[in-house]
Formats: sequence, C-alpha cells, structure tokens
Amino acid sequence: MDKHTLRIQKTPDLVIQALAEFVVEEARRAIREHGRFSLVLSGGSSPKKLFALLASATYRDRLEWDRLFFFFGDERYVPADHADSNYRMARETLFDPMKTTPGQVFRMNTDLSPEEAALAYERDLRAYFGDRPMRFDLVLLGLGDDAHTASLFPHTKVLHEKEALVKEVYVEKVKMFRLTLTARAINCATSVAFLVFGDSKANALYHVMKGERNVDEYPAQSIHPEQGRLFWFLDEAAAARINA
Ligand SMILES: O=C1O[C@H](COP(=O)(O)O)[C@@H](O)[C@H](O)[C@H]1O
Repeated sequence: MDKHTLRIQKTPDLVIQALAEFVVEEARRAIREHGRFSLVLSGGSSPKKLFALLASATYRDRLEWDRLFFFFGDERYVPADHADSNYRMARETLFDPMKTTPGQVFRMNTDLSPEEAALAYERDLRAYFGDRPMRFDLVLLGLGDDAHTASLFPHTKVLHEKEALVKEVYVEKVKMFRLTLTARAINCATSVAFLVFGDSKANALYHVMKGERNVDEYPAQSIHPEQGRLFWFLDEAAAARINA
C-alpha cells in the first residue's frame, strides 16, 4: 500500500475523538489557505457519532461553520427522508443541529433517475470549484467488511471509471442503485481519512493494506490521493490483523 499515516486508538470512541480533532485542524488549515473548507462525508453507521460529536458543545465553537461546505462520498438511491439515506443521517446529526444553510450542503439528488442524479452531482461539483482545481479539502471514508468504500463495491464497473467524478452503480449485493464519487474524484483530495472500527472490519482492512493488489476484490485499494495525504483512523480491534 502507498504511503499513509496510521492513527490507532484503543476504542471506537477514542478513534472518533481523534478524527474530530483532525477535522478541526484540516478545517482551520483550509480556511487559512483559501477561505473555505470542503468536506466530503461518508455514510453508513460508523460516522454517526463523529457527526454528533462535531455538532456537540465541545466542538461546535471550534469550527467556523459558515465557511464549511458539505458533500457526500456516496448515497443510497432512496428518498432523502428514508431511514437508509446518508443525507438524512447527516441532516439529523449535523446539519439540523448546526443550522447549516441549504447553500452549504450538496446532496446527491435521488429524486432524479440514478443516471441523471450522478450527472447533476458532477455538475454541482464543477460549479462549486469553478476555476479552482477540483480538489476536496478532506474526504471521509468508511470501509465495508467486503472492502468497499463509498459505493465502490467489489466487481462493479464503476471501479474502472476513469473520466467521471460521480457515477450511478447497481449493486447486486445490496440490490439497489447507489450513487458514488469515483476513485478519480476522491484521489484529487488534499486529505483522505478512513474511519474504521470493530473486529468485523479486521479482515477487510488486512486485505486492503497487506493483501495482493486486486482492486476488483478490494475496492478500497483504489484510494491513493495523487498529491494529497492518506490517513487511517482505526481502533485496535480493526487493526488486529495488520499489527499482528
Ligand atoms: O454502504 C455504505 O457502507 C460504507 C461502510 O459503512 P459502515 O456502516 O460499515 O460504516 C460507507 O462508508 C458508505 O458510505 C455507505 O454508503
């Protein structure tokens, strides 16, 4: 695996705290350098506590919220108020408590067809970056126990997408369409941080980091920021096999 930084903590709560600190540092650096912070949120269950922590009394005053812009690494193709929606999770834990304005949040629009939604999100990204380089300040990612990240699932066509920044993909395993940033879009970021905890992730993590290179089998291997930095925030249970 390419150069990366490992941040391993004893428990999931300590990992989440370490990542919250990292988000604050990255936000301050980006705002100092170019006045705003573009943050790509991951979905699933792992980041829920992170978002709640960022919106808590401990962290809310440490971030300049009106300079933050939120994007999504992937979305389940369900309505925005559906229990499985990544947007809904972020809205409930982060956007509503922090009273972010609609202009700060870029959601993948699942009211459109999957193909149209992917194209529309790509247009949104290009409009947001305008003449500046297409480069998120920080992309947060999770890791599935099958080594998927964002909605880059094993043996799907999107793993070989070289042009688009956003794609729709039908994922047989979960029997639904997903919308996802492509590896190309993620790899342009200044920083990418995986949040992975729990022993159910230990095997996947081992294969992604130490296994033979096989992006079709272990999609998270496709993440290697070209000019940016890659961080892994892990608990000891997830890191058990890579440390053995
Ligand atoms: O389906 C998804 O899964 C991954 C991992 O989620 P977790 O619940 O195991 O943490 C997540 O990164 C992705 O955004 C999500 O849509």
